[in-house]
Amino acid sequence: MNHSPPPELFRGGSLPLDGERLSQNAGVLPSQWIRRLSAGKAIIGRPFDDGQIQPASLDLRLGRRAFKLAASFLPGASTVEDRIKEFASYQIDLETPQILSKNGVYLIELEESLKLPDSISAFANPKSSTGRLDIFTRVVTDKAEVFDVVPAGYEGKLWLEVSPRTFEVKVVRGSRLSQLRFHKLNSMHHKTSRFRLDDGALRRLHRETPLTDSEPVIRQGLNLRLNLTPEGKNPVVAYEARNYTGFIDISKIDYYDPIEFWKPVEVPPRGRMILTPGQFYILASKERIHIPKTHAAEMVAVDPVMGEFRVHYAGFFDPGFGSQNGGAGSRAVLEVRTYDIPFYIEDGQTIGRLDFEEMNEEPHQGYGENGQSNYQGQGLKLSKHFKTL
Ligand SMILES: Nc1ccn([C@H]2C[C@H](O)[C@@H](COP(=O)(O)OP(=O)(O)OP(=O)(O)O)O2)c(=O)n1
Repeated sequence: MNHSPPPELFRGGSLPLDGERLSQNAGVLPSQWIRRLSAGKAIIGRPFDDGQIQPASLDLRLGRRAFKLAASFLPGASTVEDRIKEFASYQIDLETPQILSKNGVYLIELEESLKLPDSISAFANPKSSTGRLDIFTRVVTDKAEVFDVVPAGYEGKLWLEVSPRTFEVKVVRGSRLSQLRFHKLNSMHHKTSRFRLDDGALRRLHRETPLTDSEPVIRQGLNLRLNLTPEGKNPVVAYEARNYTGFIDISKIDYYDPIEFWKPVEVPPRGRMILTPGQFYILASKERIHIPKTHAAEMVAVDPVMGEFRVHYAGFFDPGFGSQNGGAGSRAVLEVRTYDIPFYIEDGQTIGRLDFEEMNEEPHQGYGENGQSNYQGQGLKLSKHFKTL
């Protein structure tokens, strides 16, 4: 691995890298800047694979070593490697494909490591396909006190905690389960600042470029409502995961028969259905969403006081998502479960919200512009591993 010093230009954020300037604008870095971070050795590892750089994020690849743990942990004052020596039950070599068992907790080294400039932080989240398979993942850094946040200036390895919750999954070195997005900070920001657009700015953005196909509910972000109304002639409005199935090989796309893994749920009477505690559901938002290329968004759970059912995976929405046919919008997929007690959900009920962030610069290609996206224009859509019904 090459640990050459970071390009000095990043320190004050003003000197040139590869003959260009890192814009003073704070915001999420687009694909072209992720390439430059790699060229400047701020991202270290094997050369990128095809499609690894997305419009505003980098897919992280599993490395060779995986460790089975009895339980999750945060490293606190230690490096992850040191804690593994204490906690790991056994080691697995991902040079050959391996099946991760349901409810097992694994810590896997990632192929990418970082040497971030002081003006750039990063945030991780599971890829959308990972969330749709109910695979719980979180990025862990050395000395971390929280998951998924990489402070500005971080130098070191990245690890991924992985726990498949519904299906066993087959992975191998190079499998991509999570993604990282980079933020350019300015002098006002703390090392781990997040900067979501406030509601006024979001309303202005919607007036300029519609974010939804209907009047948006903007309250601490763009609220998303649940859809239990059929689309066209298809009466299926949700999928409930089956409990006892075969494994999913995550390298297989458009391969598995959905019926073997999911129970389709047809339009319920009076537009309401009951969620069974502990079961995993895929639903869709009522709104069709459009993310302008100037912005990115993240789905977060609505206020915890709303109750105990919630969208389960914080999903990242790329710039350009839903922009097909002049911005017609795509539904968001909602991964939902309830804990402890059965819960009624109703058509139109608020279930999550999208926080918007400005891009530091527009990506050269927005989501789906290379013709390779799996979820552009989607309705209710299982992960890309399943055949479309
Ligand atoms: N709960 C969510 C989270 C995300 N998305 C959408 C918005 C994203 O822009 C798109 C793709 O997200 P990822 O890049 O995380 O997905 P994958 O990498 O799994 O798919 P692809 O291969 O299409 O990039 O999915 C969604 O509909 N519902």
